[in-house]
Amino acid sequence: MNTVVRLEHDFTRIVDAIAGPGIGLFPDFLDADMVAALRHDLATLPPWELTPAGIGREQRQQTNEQVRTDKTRWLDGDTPIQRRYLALMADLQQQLNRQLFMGLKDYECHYALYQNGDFYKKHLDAFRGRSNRRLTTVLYLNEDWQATDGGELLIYPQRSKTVMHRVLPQAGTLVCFLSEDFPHEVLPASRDRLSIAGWFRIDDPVAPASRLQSTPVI
Ligand SMILES: O=C(O)CCC(=O)C(=O)O
Ligand SMILES: [Fe+2]
Repeated sequence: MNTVVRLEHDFTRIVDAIAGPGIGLFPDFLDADMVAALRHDLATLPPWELTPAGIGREQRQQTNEQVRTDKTRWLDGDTPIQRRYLALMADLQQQLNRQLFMGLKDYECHYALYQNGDFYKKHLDAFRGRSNRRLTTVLYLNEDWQATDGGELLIYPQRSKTVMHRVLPQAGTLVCFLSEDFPHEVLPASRDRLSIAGWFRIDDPVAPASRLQSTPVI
């Protein structure tokens, strides 16, 4: 008799990072096959489905080319690999809720394409009490990314101009941070830069982040 064993992704390091500094960088979070399938899924989208990204409040989005110039497309689970990625993030959501009581209700994410010279100026993904975005994830899909290609994600502490992390958008790397706490920006690249940016959301946008607890569930 065949027994189907479902290998659980190990989210321990992510849970510990969010409970601790509130941010973590995870090279090789995703295996090469899955990254390649996601990259192919994005690369084969009809070009008109990638549209100039919005800024501002979730509901009243505007485009502003002075702030960001990338193009995006929401993942809606219309291909098997999108469903696999969304299922993985649903597992992560469950772990974060079980262990940190974060009260995350759902996850939304989009493919993003930054072409030669595209950028996203320094910003926060959420403002305290004004957004239900609680936790940001960014997964990179770029093979053989070199430092000379540019396109780094720069992450800053809240009240400082000193760069805290400088992340190359290499295939399989995941970045995860509390959306209200870390200003960040995307520098221009000299080649296409592909990623999936996503946000775990809570129901109640006025719930204080201090509700976060780090008591593990036994
Ligand atoms: O692609 C990245 O490195 C970050 C993207 C980002 O900051 C965003 O979409 O809000
Ligand atoms: Fe962002």
